[in-house]
Amino acid sequence: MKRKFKSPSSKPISSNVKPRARLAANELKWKTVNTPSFSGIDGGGGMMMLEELDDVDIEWEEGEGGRKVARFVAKEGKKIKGKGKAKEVSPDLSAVEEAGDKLNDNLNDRENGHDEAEEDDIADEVVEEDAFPDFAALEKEDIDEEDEEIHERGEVEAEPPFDDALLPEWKDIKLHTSLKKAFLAAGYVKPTDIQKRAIPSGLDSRDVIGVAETGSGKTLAYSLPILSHLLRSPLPTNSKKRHLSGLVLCPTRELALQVVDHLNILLKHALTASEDDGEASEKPKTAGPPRISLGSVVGGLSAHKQKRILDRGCDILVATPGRLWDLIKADDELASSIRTLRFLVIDEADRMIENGHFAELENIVKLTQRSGAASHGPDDADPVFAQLSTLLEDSEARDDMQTFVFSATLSKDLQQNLKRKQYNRGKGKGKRSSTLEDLVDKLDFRDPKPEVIDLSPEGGVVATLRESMVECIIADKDLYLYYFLLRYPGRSIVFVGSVDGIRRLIPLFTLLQLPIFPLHSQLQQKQRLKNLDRFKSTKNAILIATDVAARGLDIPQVDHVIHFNLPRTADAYIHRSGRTARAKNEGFALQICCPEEKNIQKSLMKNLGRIHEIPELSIETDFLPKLKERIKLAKEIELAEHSKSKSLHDKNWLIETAELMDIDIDPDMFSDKEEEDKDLPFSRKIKQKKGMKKSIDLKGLRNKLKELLNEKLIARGISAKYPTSGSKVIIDDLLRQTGHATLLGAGTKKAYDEVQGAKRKLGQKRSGGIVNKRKKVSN
Ligand SMILES: Nc1ncnc2c1ncn2[C@@H]1O[C@H](COP(=O)(O)OP(=O)(O)OP(=O)(O)O)[C@@H](O)[C@H]1O
Repeated sequence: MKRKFKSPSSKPISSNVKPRARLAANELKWKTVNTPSFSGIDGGGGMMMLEELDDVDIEWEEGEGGRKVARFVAKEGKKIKGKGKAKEVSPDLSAVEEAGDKLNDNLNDRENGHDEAEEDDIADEVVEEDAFPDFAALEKEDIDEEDEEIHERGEVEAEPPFDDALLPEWKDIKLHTSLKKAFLAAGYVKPTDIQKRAIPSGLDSRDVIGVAETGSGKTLAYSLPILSHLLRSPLPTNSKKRHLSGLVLCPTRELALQVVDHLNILLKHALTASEDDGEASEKPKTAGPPRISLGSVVGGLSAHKQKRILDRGCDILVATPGRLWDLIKADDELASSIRTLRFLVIDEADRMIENGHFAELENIVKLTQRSGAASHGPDDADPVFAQLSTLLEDSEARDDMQTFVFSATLSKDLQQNLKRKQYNRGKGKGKRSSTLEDLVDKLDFRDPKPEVIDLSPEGGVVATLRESMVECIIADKDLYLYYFLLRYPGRSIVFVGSVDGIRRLIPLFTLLQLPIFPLHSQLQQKQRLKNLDRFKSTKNAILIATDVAARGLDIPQVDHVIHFNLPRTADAYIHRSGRTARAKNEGFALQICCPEEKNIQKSLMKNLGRIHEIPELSIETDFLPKLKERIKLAKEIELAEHSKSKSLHDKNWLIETAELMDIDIDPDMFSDKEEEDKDLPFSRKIKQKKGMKKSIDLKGLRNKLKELLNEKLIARGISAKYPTSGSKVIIDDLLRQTGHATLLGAGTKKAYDEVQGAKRKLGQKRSGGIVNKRKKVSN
């Protein structure tokens, strides 16, 4: 729970102003703020709701040592409603004082122009220290009198009426009607194929293993039966902590936070009273504790906050295995609630259960296993579970737990590492068990025959995806990537094989003035989320990522996925490519393939069961020399900047070391004026001069690049000066603004439309007509 102060007044109390009566934070009437969802950083940090205050001011008082201390006071002429009357509070206000301090710092920071991220951090910390009542501790008085009736706790709420004629395609799926109302609002007019098959089984208490193409709505396929079950369960009581009903395990932090966001949005629609219900629209049906509460537990964000959410209790927890297991080890109560789950979901299951991929997942899953089951359950002799032995004696896993296992890929063949020689030599063939066998081995399905729904598409990728490739030598990959990004503006995700690769490309493309954002595991989590948000909100943005972004991320309107380095497994290719062409939309995937990757590409296509070769993208080669010039210059600048910052770093290191060792350094060593050494031989003097010139030229290089970037890029046969002449007349395009925005004379077809129908059987010889990109582009 996060509290938001409404228009805080930061004016200090002057000595001649009579202090107003102070109010205790816990006594105030906090109001829930309705927000569409909690996305990004705060949502991930574990914020469950926002609250605000009316008619309350903050006054600042000087505390000990000149510290500013915040006090809540009633606004002039206002009486504070609610259980708390205006009163003098006890001197022990440390939590509020701390919050006040930080709020004060926050205001100062804003004035000093600190950036958004810092404000986020500070806002988080204000919450961190405040002692808020938890849901369990809410008392009757906290609920509006008029809402009291619908908040009768412990009772099953009647389902609101719903006219099935509005959503005939959902008619046969017996979900709670509030959810159907939400589908109307979200525009989900019909269930997707996987939803049509999986939801009824889920509602029917079955275990489900679901495989369906990327972007086909698997999140709702596994979530809706859980939400429906919870909505049909008795309303949460005020007196007891919520019992954890569902656990969703995801492989990446971003995916876990996205699932929480997705469900929160749906619940907001589901639990908002509509005009038909005879209540004002947009008003949540219930005040007080949320009808269903979701929590997230992921690495890289405050474990302390996540622990507080768990202590408060939630209905569904979405987590990454590493952080969850860390918390379980230190919290018997949490371990016990995992042991008695009603629903366990494993999203992206093939990657999650892969041997050695998530050791923590196995431990978590073990807690949900029944002792008598084939898979046995946790053994208190096992050192991993030894410390939980009392818990293991006292509690037994439920017999009615349902397990849902979902992914877009569920085949061992697709996971085969195409680079490892052992597979190429055929070693281990036939010995590997199937993913399904692994699942049955590791999970204690209560259902003797879990429902297996396999809707994976032919060739692995969705029908609305078009694929293409560019073949070039490794040194020209940057050039073709640059060409593609300029030629086909749109939102693009570029997948790179290593973090080092991303670190190399980011400065290059930043110098080339493209809106590019990195995403990889070595970035701080808050930075990862921030970059993702920027990518989502920037036009024609580029996300350059490792496979941490390959699975599950549902970013609207991603036009292109570019495999800058080919992935090592076919499943990675499917998941990466699946970030575009989602929910039946069009999408385009490009492979930039060098000769060294050709074998991998062949195996990749073979493992995907392809019979046709991927068509080559035709390149308008006229533009390449100019683009190459820009790249060359940008690389030079990058190199010069790198060596400059390295020498600065070395100097700093030398100063710090000298200080530590109490040694004096000759100041000439740090002189920027690289004076000519009179004793040097002539040839060395020339070299030294060249070096000096290089460092002075950095500014010149930057200016030169600026000039190049401002220069128009013009196709051959076009005259920018005389647009009505030349072999290609562009005057009409210029007048109607129909031409390409940056490449004068280039076509304006989308990448998706470029590769229509260009199919050739795998293994067939290439005939003329297509530019041979393998040829090195001349300098
Ligand atoms: N019935 C529906 N009608 C229309 N859109 C839907 C429906 N169900 C889900 N969606 C939308 O489809 C998009 C993809 O859904 P989701 O992320 O669940 O796909 P997925 O199958 O889990 O993909 P991936 O395999 O990549 O993880 C989401 O934006 C979601 O809002």
